[in-house]
Amino acid sequence: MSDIDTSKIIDGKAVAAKVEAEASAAAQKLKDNGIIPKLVTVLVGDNPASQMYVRMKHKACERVGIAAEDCLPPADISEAELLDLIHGLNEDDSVSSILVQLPLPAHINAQTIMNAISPMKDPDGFHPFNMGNLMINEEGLVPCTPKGIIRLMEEYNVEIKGKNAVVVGHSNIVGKPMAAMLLNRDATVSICHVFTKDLKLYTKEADILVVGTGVKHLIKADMVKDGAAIFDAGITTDATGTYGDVDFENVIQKASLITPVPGGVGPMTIAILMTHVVKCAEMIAQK
Ligand SMILES: NC(=O)C1=CN([C@@H]2O[C@H](COP(=O)(O)OP(=O)(O)OC[C@H]3O[C@@H](n4cnc5c(N)ncnc54)[C@H](OP(=O)(O)O)[C@@H]3O)[C@@H](O)[C@H]2O)C=CC1
Ligand SMILES: Nc1nc(=O)c2c([nH]1)NC[C@@H]1CN(c3ccc(C(=O)N[C@@H](CCC(=O)O)C(=O)O)cc3)C=[N+]21
Repeated sequence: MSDIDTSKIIDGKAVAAKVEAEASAAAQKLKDNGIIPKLVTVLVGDNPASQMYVRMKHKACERVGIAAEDCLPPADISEAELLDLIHGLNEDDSVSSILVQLPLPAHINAQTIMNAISPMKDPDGFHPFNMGNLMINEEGLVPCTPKGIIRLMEEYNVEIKGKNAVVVGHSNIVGKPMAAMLLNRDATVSICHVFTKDLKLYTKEADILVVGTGVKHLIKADMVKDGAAIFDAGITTDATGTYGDVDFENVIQKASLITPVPGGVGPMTIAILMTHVVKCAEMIAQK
């Protein structure tokens, strides 16, 4: 580890703390006007990883000064019952934001559930209305992980306009909205995925490389361009530790900037979520 240039490592925790402080100030303004921002998390079943993530979100609410409530339906709740629960939360004026933790059990169609959340109470930005606005460069409530990555780029003065940006992974929550945000900022964007024939051909050309696949150490040093800025959303936890999609120790030698895992993109996702809960409460207040 001694030959690692730590000045290249993006401090996601520090930027997340700054974003949370901004959310906290905005939440305080609302509270001064008698409006209490409140996030309701819906966690179906008892998946331990999901429980951990939801706990992290509740702790962030506490730090920021946002009310948080847990809704814990059992794993065998039917899709219709879950829809009823969401409709109830949509109607409840004390609830500013609804977050249904993913993944959902196989018998429930996740997109059907996302579509049921009021777009004004959608801090994840997964509703088609919010996704559609992102596509036409009207970024309102947008997915938190890619927005957090954009904020990191801003904080570390990574120029986007005119750059070659490569996004690996095209999920609705990471890769696809990431590509749209980079395109909105005038990068030349390539999107790679499991059927990309020669991944290295693309990643080698990337001035900005964003990876979100869940494949441990998919990106090796010989796949990246000298001086690239690299953002790793992937998280794999196994018996030996927590890893990103990027072979960090080797890739950092070539990168100009790189996010670590943990401590990079992850904390930003939660910090941006906090700003979105406040934004939802502001929108409801203006209604
Ligand atoms: N840091 C954070 O805040 C967050 C982290 N995550 C993490 O990010 C990772 C991705 O999550 P998510 O987007 O939900 O996952 P999905 O499984 O929905 O998507 C993974 C994407 O990666 C692509 N992919 C898989 N294997 C390869 C490969 N060998 N080469 C190229 N592309 C590949 C898939 O392509 P295809 O669809 O064609 O198979 C798919 O587009 C996970 O590790 C997850 O834990 C997720 C959300 C937030
Ligand atoms: N409706 C919904 N919205 C989500 O935003 C959502 C979801 N479902 N399902 C699961 C994924 C995953 N996700 C993460 C959030 C924070 C960290 C995070 O803070 N990670 C820390 C700790 C990592 C660790 O130690 O395991 C870090 O990277 O430093 C990671 C992953 C949000 N997701």
